[in-house]
Amino acid sequence: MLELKDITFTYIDQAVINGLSFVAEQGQNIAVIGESGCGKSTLLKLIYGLYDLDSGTINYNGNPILGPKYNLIPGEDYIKYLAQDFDLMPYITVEENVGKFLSNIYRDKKKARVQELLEMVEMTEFAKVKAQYLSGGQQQRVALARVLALEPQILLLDEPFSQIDAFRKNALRRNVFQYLKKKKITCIIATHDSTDALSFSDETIVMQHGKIIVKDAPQNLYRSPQNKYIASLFGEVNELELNGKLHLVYPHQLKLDPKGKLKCVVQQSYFKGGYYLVEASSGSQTLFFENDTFLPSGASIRLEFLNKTA
Ligand SMILES: Nc1ncnc2c1ncn2[C@@H]1O[C@H](COP(=O)(O)OP(=O)(O)OP(=O)(O)O)[C@@H](O)[C@H]1O
Repeated sequence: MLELKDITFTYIDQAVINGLSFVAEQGQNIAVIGESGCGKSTLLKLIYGLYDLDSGTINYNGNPILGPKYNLIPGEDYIKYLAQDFDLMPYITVEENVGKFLSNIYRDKKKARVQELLEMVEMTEFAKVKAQYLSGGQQQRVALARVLALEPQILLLDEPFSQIDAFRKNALRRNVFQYLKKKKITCIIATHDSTDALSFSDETIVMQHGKIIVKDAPQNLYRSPQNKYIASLFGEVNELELNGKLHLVYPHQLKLDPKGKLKCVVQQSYFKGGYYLVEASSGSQTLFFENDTFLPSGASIRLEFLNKTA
């Protein structure tokens, strides 16, 4: 069990992490989401032991994780951290990078392990290519394979799929998260991509100003967001006053209906593949809703609120 108790950390003068506590059980996948600069990367670095805490404690199975003041070489063997800058060795090949931390004693075993990891990240054909000749997304995939090579007990991922093309991203995510579950590796993933949180996390932490404002199952966070900040991390959201009460309403919860209560004028229709995201104005309010077909700008319409979240 990974346990953070009331941790505080300051880079220069202002606390970036501000009295933060949470527990991750072994094998849990926890997504950390929140606006840019709220402290997600710093949190991962603190868990890895890259900095000394101002106060509070981080323990893994009862043992403290300590910063550079107490640990000459930061980072514990059982934790791997994938930073946003990948940290690959440019002049050695993809397979050498992936196998860098694996022992050379059992060469066949090492070869098989590297092969398995390259298959998982779909980089087998680049095995002999030097890392310096890879694209950003390819480097990211190799870096992912490398942090998995030694089967850490805790994996800290900072935006691990940010440079991967949409074509590969979904398959890669499924491969990686299934692998982590199978091996019971605890994963903390800092992300801006709501799919990482919604589809793959057991629990999602929402951060703001260096604090956790909520930690819950992603289904609960999405269906009953406490405020607009939380809801908007999952995409577009409308604030709608109905019967004197303010509701947070996702675009798919508003439907075109000639008898609907909300009178609107269409501003823009954005093609989204399977549907259009339509921007409309209702008095001084801007609303977004989903519609199967294109609606021309200036069209007068009516919308009805569907009280369902899924
Ligand atoms: N090395 C540093 N020295 C001083 N301040 C820093 C340093 N690294 C980060 N900060 C500041 O700490 C705050 C939190 O940064 P952090 O990178 O943890 O945020 P984040 O939530 O991961 O952001 P993003 O989503 O943009 O990656 C920011 O205000 C940032 O400017």
